[in-house]
Amino acid sequence: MAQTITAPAEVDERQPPTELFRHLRSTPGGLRSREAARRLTVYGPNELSRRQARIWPRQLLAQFTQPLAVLLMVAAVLAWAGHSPALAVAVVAVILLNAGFAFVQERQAERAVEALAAFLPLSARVMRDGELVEVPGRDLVPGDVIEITEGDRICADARLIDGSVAVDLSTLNGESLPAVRTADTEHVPGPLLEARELVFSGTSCTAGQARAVVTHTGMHTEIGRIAALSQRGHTEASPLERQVRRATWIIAAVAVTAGVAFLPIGVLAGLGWAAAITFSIGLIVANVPEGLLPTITLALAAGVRALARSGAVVKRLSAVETLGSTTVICTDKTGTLTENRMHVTHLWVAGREWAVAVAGRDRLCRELAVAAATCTTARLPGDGVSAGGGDPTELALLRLAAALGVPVSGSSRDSARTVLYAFDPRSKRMSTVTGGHLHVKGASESVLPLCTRFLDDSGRFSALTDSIRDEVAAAVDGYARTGLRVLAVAQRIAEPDLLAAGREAAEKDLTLLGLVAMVDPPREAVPAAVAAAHRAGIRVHVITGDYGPTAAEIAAQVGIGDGRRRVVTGAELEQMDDADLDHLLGDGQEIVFARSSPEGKLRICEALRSQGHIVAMTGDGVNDAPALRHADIGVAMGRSGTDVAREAATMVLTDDNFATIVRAVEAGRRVYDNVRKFVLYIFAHAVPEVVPFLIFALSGGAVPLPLTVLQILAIDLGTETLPALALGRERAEPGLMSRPPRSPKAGVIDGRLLLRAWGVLGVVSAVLVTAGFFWVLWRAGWEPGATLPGEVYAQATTMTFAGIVACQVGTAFAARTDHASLRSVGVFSNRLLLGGIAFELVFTAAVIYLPPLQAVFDTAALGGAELLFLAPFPLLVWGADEIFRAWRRRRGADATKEAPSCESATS
Ligand SMILES: Nc1ncnc2c1ncn2[C@@H]1O[C@H](COP(=O)(O)OP(=O)(O)OP(=O)(O)O)[C@@H](O)[C@H]1O
Repeated sequence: MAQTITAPAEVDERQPPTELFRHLRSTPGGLRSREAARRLTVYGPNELSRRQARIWPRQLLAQFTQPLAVLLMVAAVLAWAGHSPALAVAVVAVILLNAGFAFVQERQAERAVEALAAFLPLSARVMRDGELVEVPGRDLVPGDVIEITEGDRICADARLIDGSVAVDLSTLNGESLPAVRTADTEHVPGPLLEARELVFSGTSCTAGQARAVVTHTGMHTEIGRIAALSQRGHTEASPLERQVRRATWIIAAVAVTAGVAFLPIGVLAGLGWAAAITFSIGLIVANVPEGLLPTITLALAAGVRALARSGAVVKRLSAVETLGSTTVICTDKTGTLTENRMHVTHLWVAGREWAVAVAGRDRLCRELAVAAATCTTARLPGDGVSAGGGDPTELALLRLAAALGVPVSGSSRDSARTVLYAFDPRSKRMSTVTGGHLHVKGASESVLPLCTRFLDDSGRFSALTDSIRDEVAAAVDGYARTGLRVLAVAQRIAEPDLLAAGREAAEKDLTLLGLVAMVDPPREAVPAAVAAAHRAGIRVHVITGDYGPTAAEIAAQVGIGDGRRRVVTGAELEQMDDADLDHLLGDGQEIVFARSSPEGKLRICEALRSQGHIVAMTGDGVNDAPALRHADIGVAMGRSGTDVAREAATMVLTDDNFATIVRAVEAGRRVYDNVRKFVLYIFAHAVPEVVPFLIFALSGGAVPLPLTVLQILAIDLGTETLPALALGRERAEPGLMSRPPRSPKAGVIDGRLLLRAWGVLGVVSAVLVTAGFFWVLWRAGWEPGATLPGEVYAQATTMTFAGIVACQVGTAFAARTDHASLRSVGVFSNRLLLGGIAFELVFTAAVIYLPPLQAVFDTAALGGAELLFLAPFPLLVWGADEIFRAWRRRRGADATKEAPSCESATS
């Protein structure tokens, strides 16, 4: 009966909980699933709708108002006015095709970024049928009772019904300091956003735990009203795109200048004004690289999609290229280098060590296990939450208790608990009060100083003397040196007045119950990934909350630190001033920062960036958000991380695996390389297109124009496009990850690229093309200045046209590799390119041999001799480029030999 439920927009969220529940027809135990499903159909999914459909016509229209499109329109009008209707039509075709092409590419790029949202679904813990279950955020309905804990992104507007949380409201009010929201608050009139009992969709919980009843979902939420998220998916231009845009403008300016300069030269050389205008327009249209920018955007989008498939979701296109120039990876340990699947191997109680398999026999071990498992919030699978969930350290403790025959059930633990002091990443401990006892568990350096007594082997509480303290510390170090993670567990009687004095007062005078040592093995793929990062000239620092010796052992096991164990603790880092830190990070060593704090993480990140490094930094907690935002690439964990970290990060690893970061760096390098490949390809043909005009102009008209305007357009529009696109999909070159990182300051279009495009590929092509043209003239007995029969002229220009196409085929193969030889990547390994070239050849054959097209393009059929003349062109172009690159590689190798310091810097 949908009509009986108050429409969400009408609910007054500020009424007391009992009335709110009545209005929403819900209870503190939540909704039944069937009712929730019914409400979902009534209210619709809890998401913000975007008015996409209306956007695309505007996007398409925008393609025609781009400055380059306007330039081409002016050219079309001039051509029409200059009585060259064929050219005008061709230019309009260029404009239409380009706009359509750019539009499709932009949409695809946008869709790639939007599709990423599907990889990062928000979920919520909600009471359904009396059980706490995890559901996708879009399935929340008004009346649902949700649980909110530290690190959660809140996905509906709700009123707290118990507990209290700190929330970051910056998405709604721009205020960066978290605000406290609590269930038991009297109604105080004031602005909605400041109501102390309400939480809002789009904000995030930075501390605490609470339950709340959902009042509004989807577009009825505050954020839905503000529609702040409608701007999501907005992508800013990447540095690469900015560079290419700049280059496009420079080239367009050169093309226009060349076109305009041709006008008087053409007239002086004997062309009529109309013909001269036609040619200068042709020159401009041919050389304005209007398709370059959308093609690059598409290459980045393809990179984003490939990354998502391999487990790394990036949120901005520009991240792909930044990844490629990463020089330092700062990784945490637990869950990134290791599997985050912990299990307890040893217990230490009253000076005795127990293997878990036999510890169940001992009463003190059982007590230790129960205390540790009581001080948790996680749940094992099947314990109220079907899939289980929570911190893997805590799951290990719950499994330990079960293994020792003293299982702790999540629901009775939670209902008996009166106080929860959540795990604090600074103090590195957590406490709970249950049944009059305060249980504390955490890092041994954090818990031990709070202990005054310990549980001795007779089960009595004895004074914790210095010698016992030393014994405990030695046990901790012993475990840590083998890579085990150690927790100390302690307890005390929790008197009510003590609790009233707050956490600090409560957590003292503790009795140490013992130590729990757990193993968390390194992930299998990590050592190889670390080695790959090293080969790629990337340094890896570990920044972990864990204990130094444990972290150092794990780092050594995966190959970080090159056999040396350089450990800097959080306390040592705090003592260092900025100069010391710069010195430490500047000497090329890999370092394990142990017991690090979120502030420490941020400081390390800043120091590295100020040294010019491009830093990829991992993090998973709420407190990691500033460091993640500050790093060049903030990397959050998709599985174990908090929503807040995922929100702050640029890249989210869906598999939480360090190896994925290195794969992402590789993908970034590959995309950047491929962009250079098609820029090289597109630039190279400018020389053989322009040189024939120069010959005509410089000869004062004695040599006829070797290429017609429509033939140029046929090259730029018909033959060039598909191979260029295929180059954007080229596989990684061998050695891609053996090169040092590229300097972030290096431009994508640099002198080396221009030398290769224009100086080698372009010049060789121009020489061959011109030779073909003169060869046809020479065979027809032509002499400079003589008038040519139309047929011979048509065949000569066709030869130039076909020559440029043949050289383009060679250029496409040459452009496939930059550092390696073509043989090493496999001559025929890029199927798309082969397809593109096949299309290019069929199109060219049609233009040359089909009479209707001959009429349009002024071409004439080429005979066997001409084709034979053209046949070696691709090989000559490609061969010249291979020789040039081999020479450069040799020179590069000699240079490296002369400068051994460069070698060691990258090794
Ligand atoms: N749930 C917990 N309760 C109590 N103490 C914990 C808990 N989880 C971790 N600790 C203690 O705090 C220390 C730091 O934990 P933290 O989660 O900050 O880092 P980590 O998970 O070990 O490492 P990383 O930063 O590499 O992910 C641990 O070494 C452990 O001693």
